[in-house]
Amino acid sequence: MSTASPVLSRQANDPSFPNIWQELKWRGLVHVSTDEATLEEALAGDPITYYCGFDPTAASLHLGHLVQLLLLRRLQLAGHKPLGLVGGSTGLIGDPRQTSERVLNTKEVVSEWVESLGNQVSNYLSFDGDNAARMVNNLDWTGGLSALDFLRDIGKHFRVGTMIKKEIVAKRLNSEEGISYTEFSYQILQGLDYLNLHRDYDCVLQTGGSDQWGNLTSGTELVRKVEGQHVHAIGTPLITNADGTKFGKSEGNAIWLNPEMCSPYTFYQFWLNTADADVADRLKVFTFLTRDEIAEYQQKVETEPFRREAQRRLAWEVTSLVHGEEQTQKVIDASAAIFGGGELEGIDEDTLTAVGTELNHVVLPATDDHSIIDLLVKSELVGSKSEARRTVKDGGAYVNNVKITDEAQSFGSNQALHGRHLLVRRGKKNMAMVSLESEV
Ligand SMILES: N[C@@H](Cc1ccc(O)cc1)C(=O)O
Repeated sequence: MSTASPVLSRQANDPSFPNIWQELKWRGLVHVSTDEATLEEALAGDPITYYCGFDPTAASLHLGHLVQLLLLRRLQLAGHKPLGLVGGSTGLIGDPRQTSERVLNTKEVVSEWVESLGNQVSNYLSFDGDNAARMVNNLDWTGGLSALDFLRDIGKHFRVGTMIKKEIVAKRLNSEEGISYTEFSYQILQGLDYLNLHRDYDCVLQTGGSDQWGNLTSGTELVRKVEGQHVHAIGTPLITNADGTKFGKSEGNAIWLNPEMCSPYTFYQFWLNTADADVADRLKVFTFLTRDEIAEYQQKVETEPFRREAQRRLAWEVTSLVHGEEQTQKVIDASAAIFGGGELEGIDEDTLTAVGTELNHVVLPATDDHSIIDLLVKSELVGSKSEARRTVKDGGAYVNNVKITDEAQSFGSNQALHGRHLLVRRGKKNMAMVSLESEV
């Protein structure tokens, strides 16, 4: 994974807004918050310290987290001081989900993920200057806390009546499965984080998804009770598609930020496929383009939607924020070559595999005697051998973008890209990927 921070090349907030709060509201990033007037005043004034936490529940963060990562950076660009928290302790407990109790991961796995997530979060922040970011791990203040101290010193501040009213807890209590004491306690831990960060860093704002509202207010209430201070929280909206389908998944898979878990090609395609009805909203939330620039793209969606300029800009921006500009350009060049009949030799295997998942993809034994006729038939580009022969004769058969005119020509690993992949094409548009089984 690249160590450069592509996000840091994006400069400053949109100067057309009087302050960052107004910009966040315009971007649609505020679904719910603590008292708006004092929050706006705090954000428009001297630098404040704020935080957002990420739990190690997988080896990588995904698109839902990207909203938070970019929000951290937006507030830092406005001059405020970010704390990126990784949940070394909360990841061991598990934030209750709507559906069911979590299966706990081992401590070893959680600590590995703490490290990988910490690296990912760091990529979105600047560690230089007066408002340099800092990374924290909540295991540092909860790891040594005894059960008795926890119950005596922290538990006393929480009313069970309030705790069971939090939306997700209430839902789970009413479900057949119910909720364990472990997950029920989660909100106390997150509340305790806010209290600690308030004490140690004068942290006065926590951000998170709106599904986190119960946990966010658990912290603001604790700080009010214990320290007598009024601190803030912002809950960002759940991102939804205009047609009601789920955002952030491609064929049922989460779009991960780690390129080993979701190739930059798939990532780029995901954004390119954004519906016209959604594209302006996505530009607001996931890019640093200004209000004027987004208005122009909005206009283009209305007047010349077939050009998909807004989608292409969106895909370029978000992919370069996450994977860097160089990688993004590679992906664009690779698709141009693949779909435009160009040279395929230089394309990396991850990209080819990702392209394969979008095409009809067949796996054949790793022998050297696959005839062009077989390739066309087995990849279902033609319906019969005679149709395959006709295709070759008419000059409509291609392997790796090279026209094949000899119907007796056969293919194997020597002709395959990376020794494994044959891109088979019929005519201009119909493509399939044939991969040879890897030899074991
Ligand atoms: N509960 C948050 C993660 C988190 C953990 C600890 C915190 O202090 C803050 C946030 C989530 O699941 O997304």
